[in-house]
Amino acid sequence: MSTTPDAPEPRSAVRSLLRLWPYVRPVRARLFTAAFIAIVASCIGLVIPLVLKWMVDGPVADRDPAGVWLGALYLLLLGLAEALLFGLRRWLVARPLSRVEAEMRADLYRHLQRLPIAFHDRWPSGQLLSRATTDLMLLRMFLAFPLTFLLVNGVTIVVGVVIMLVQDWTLGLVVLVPAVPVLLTCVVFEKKYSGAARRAQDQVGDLTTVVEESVLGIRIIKGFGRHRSQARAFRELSGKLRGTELHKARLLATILGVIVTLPELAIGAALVLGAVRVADGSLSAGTLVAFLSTALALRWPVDSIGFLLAMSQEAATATERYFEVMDAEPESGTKSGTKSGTESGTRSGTESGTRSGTESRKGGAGSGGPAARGASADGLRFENVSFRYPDAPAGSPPVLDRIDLHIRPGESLALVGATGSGKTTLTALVPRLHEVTLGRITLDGADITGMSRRELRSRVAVAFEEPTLFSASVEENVLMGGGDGTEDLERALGVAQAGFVHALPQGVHTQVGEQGLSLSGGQRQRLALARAVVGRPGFLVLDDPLSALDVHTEAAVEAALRRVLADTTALIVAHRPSTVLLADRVALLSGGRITAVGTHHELLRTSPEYAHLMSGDPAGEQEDQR
Ligand SMILES: Nc1ncnc2c1ncn2[C@@H]1O[C@H](COP(=O)(O)OP(=O)(O)OP(=O)(O)O)[C@@H](O)[C@H]1O
Repeated sequence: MSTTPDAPEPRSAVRSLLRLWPYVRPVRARLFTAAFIAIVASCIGLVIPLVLKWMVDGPVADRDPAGVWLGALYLLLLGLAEALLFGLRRWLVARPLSRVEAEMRADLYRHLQRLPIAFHDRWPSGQLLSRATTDLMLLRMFLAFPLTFLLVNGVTIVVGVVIMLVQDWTLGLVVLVPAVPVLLTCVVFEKKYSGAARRAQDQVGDLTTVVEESVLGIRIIKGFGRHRSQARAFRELSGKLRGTELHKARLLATILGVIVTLPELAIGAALVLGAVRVADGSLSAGTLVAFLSTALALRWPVDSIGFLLAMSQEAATATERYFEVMDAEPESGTKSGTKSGTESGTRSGTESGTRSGTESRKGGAGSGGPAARGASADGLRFENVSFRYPDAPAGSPPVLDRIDLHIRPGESLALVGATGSGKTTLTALVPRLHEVTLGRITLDGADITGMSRRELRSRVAVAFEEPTLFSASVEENVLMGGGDGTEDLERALGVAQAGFVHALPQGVHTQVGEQGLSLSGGQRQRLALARAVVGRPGFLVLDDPLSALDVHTEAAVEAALRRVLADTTALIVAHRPSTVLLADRVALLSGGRITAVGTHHELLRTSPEYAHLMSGDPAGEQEDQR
């Protein structure tokens, strides 16, 4: 079973390949020149039999050594010209085609970055990797070779057949007899091979996914001794791929058998017939030599049709696979209007309390802080927000159901709920990693769907429980969150209690991430937190950011975070009382709804579910609530 989602209806190979035109257009002059040069080179090859005919019927028959030497010189010059022209063709196409491949890869990468999280949730990474590597390599090979040579060989065959018919039309017709069965075989082959090529390329993607998962999950595999089951999964997939490749090889062998055998038989028949006519004196020996040399010169153009068609079919499949990703809708930018079921300005029914208290402790805010926002400050609002994952089964209840929540400017609100209650989903809606299904979210009164992604993401910083670091230096990883220099970097490292980086071999310039120094879970989490706070964001979304820290480090981070949170409107997913205490208020998420809002102590008193969750009593966990 293929794991390629969104596979469209298959289309003809030519229609698929025509989609490459925008990429090929800029290099079309070189490609056409190269094809023209190859046609000239190939036709020069067809002049050689004519020189042979002249030699056999002239200098050889007249026993004229000087004429034979002259003929040999002509042959040498023709051979040299043919070789030089083919070399020139290759030189002409090499550079532009590697540029086409690089541009297609860059476009794919750019597009992948812009595709919504929902797309990445659905597509296995191996399918994307194989499109960016194997498929693009197949396309470059197609543009360099089959595209030109299907044309060159076609022209060469036509010119060669005309030359043979002119030499002797009866022998020419004998050689032409296999044309019809060969053409029919090509049509049948194309149909069958296209299905096999698609299967094989999808299976390469599946195999890439398994290899990638095995490498990323090597600790789990080793820790649980799952080598065998993982190896079995790998063997099964590679066995399937092998089966498909063998099927392709059988199809190719069949077409090659037909394409090679029938013309050879026809040439043999023409040879016998020609020899009889030379003996009769009705045909010159030179004509027979020229005829057979031309027929033999056409062997390669005819024999190559099979694998040129196969490579073209693989390229058509690669094009389809490439555009399946490129056709996926990127994240929408701004929207006019909202999907809201609420009216703008609707206020939450669950919001409670007044602004005093939280606003009183706002100090010198950063660029996006409440002080900078002045009178328009309204904080973060969820208005009647519902959300359902796009791939959720039909009829299943939404993960979030009519959420109304107001986090006032400079306020920090902790979001508490049982495992799977939708906390991460709720936080992901703020930076628009997912789009709300209904309702709207506003920052300082402005609907987030009306902002550009760039603006939204410059105002909202996020840190997730699973801290991802990139293969780059500590400094680069942290400054990815904004900020512009050593001062911001040091401040952020201070807030996140990440002073340990100064003890690394090259300090903040030490490479970390997948290809760098391995850091502990807590160290990674602190760098991710530094990244979230470095740009002094106006809005901060933290998804259980302290879960991997020991109690002492957690207390130190919390003390520093408290200073940051004084300037920031924050939504913090929390599982532990210590994290909850960072916040001014707490909201309880249960059954997809906000069921209670208040201070930690208020909720401890009034909400048994909250009290259970905070007590660490497993009975309080309402796993899989819905
Ligand atoms: N990409 C997805 N597609 C479909 N359903 C999803 C997806 N991600 C999460 N869910 C479902 O949405 C629900 C809420 O998940 P979410 O991760 O938001 O919970 P959570 O409260 O953050 O849990 P935890 O405390 O364990 O991190 C779960 O039932 C989960 O199975």
